[in-house]
Amino acid sequence: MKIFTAAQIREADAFTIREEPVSSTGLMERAAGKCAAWLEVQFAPTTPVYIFCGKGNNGGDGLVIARLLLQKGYPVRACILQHSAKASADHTFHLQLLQQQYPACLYEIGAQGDFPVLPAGAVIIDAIFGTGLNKPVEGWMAGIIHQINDQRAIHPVVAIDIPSGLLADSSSLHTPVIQAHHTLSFECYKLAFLLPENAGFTGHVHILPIGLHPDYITQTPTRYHLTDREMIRTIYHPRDPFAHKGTYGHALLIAGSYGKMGAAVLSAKACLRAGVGLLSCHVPQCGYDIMQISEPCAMCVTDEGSTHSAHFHTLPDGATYKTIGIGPGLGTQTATARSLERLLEHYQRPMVIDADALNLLSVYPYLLSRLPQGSILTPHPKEFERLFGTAANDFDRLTLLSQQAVHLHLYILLKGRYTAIACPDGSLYFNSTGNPGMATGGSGDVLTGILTALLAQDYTPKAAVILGAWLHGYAGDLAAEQLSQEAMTATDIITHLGAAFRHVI
Ligand SMILES: NC(=O)C1=CN([C@@H]2O[C@H](COP(=O)(O)OP(=O)(O)OC[C@H]3O[C@@H](n4cnc5c(N)ncnc54)[C@H](OP(=O)(O)O)[C@@H]3O)[C@@H](O)[C@H]2O)[C@@H](O)CC1
Ligand SMILES: [K+]
Repeated sequence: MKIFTAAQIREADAFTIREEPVSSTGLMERAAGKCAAWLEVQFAPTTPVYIFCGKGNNGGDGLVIARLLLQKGYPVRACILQHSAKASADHTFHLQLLQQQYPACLYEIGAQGDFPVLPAGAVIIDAIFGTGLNKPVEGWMAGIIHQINDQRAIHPVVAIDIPSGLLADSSSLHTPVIQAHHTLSFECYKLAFLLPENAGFTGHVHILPIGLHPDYITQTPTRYHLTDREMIRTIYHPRDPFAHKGTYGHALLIAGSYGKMGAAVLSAKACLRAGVGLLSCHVPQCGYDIMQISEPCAMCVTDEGSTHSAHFHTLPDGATYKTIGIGPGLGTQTATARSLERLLEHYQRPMVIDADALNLLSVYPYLLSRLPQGSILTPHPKEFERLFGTAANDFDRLTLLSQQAVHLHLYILLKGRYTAIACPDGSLYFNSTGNPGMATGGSGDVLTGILTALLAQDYTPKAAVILGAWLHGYAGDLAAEQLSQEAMTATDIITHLGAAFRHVI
């Protein structure tokens, strides 16, 4: 699914009005109709509905919702916030309709003291500002936003299109924003919804299709995408009926150290469950028995080091190993770093770099530019910060992420609720699967195994990272469904990988 900027959404709006054709007021009627239908399912007709309307088109949506719910018998109060002397044309049109049909429902707010006393059980609809917000909200309008937020413990708050005060494409950090329980957003996600700093504002996001013109949606290029099952299906390729174990590549996993062999085992198991043809694991001597006993499907190569690997540079060459996954439980010894440096002198295929291998790169940053082009880095936010520095807010972090991916010709996957995948071509994909149950030890090791397996099977790095993140998250969702987010472990993600693959097919 494409993620459009506020400016592109305005263009889509204008394009639809011109090409469908539909009148501007008609499109508003359609959008608000979807919201009213959603509200009717959620709330009984006896529910008092307080709709706070700004003077732009978001407020216009609110006025149409008011009329439609009044027609269904809901007790509605439309509170118009007089933040500006002028109103948009569509707002004015729908206000006149409401004035003619239901004049008693209208109520004006021109100061913070005008905030109405809400009856028990009332639902608050936030139609103050939408994608037309052009600066932080200040003064008495900020006061109204705070008053609505003060009510959220007792009254449900539903935001129309976007919580008021939230900018769609840049940071709203430290500014007043509505904290909604639900956001009914038109046609597509806004970038702001996907970033952790805004987690407290949208509540549950419901995307309501309003029939924006399909030609605009398909033809307009965007930098940001949210992965969905349709996209994943176009990436996945089924296996060849004449395949043999050589068809799907021989991968090498360099992982594990004394006390952290579990990370290597989890990675290996995930790699095998994600379809690799052959897997060799390079482990220190202390890990040999552990690996051989835990995973008989993998071959095992031991390092000269007893507790840490430091001699893996001598082994791999591009002819033997299709790809390498390196990092889980590896440790950050200086000798390990030296071995990584020497490995990079001759191994040139895209690799997967995670965990301690990322920590080594942050200590020896000159190695970053020596990584094979197209390699995949999988940092969590702290690892990212150690590698590339801090950012003032999540939008700036996204810019930094993308700049580094382009500059270094790497795929950088930044873990989070919506894992962000930055590509060397400047595009950015947010992963839509996964849940907080996956924020547990070993989850990242599983991802490394999956990505390594997909690279070994000749998926391009871009396809591997998008498909791998999706499968990892989806397997985690299935595990949580069966076991609960609390009880699931990284092992359960591996157990559910098969079902995740079946869901794609
Ligand atoms: N695109 C679609 O598909 C469809 C879109 N639709 C709807 O249209 C919405 C976008 O509407 P919009 O463009 O009229 O902008 P909106 O958010 O109502 O705000 C503009 C008003 O706010 C004011 N204002 C701004 N910032 C301010 C501030 N900080 N503090 C105070 N005032 C501030 C600004 O004042 P001005 O800057 O002009 O003085 C102006 O009065 C969109 O979110 C969706 O709900 C649907 O109806 C149909 C399909
Ligand atoms: K809103």
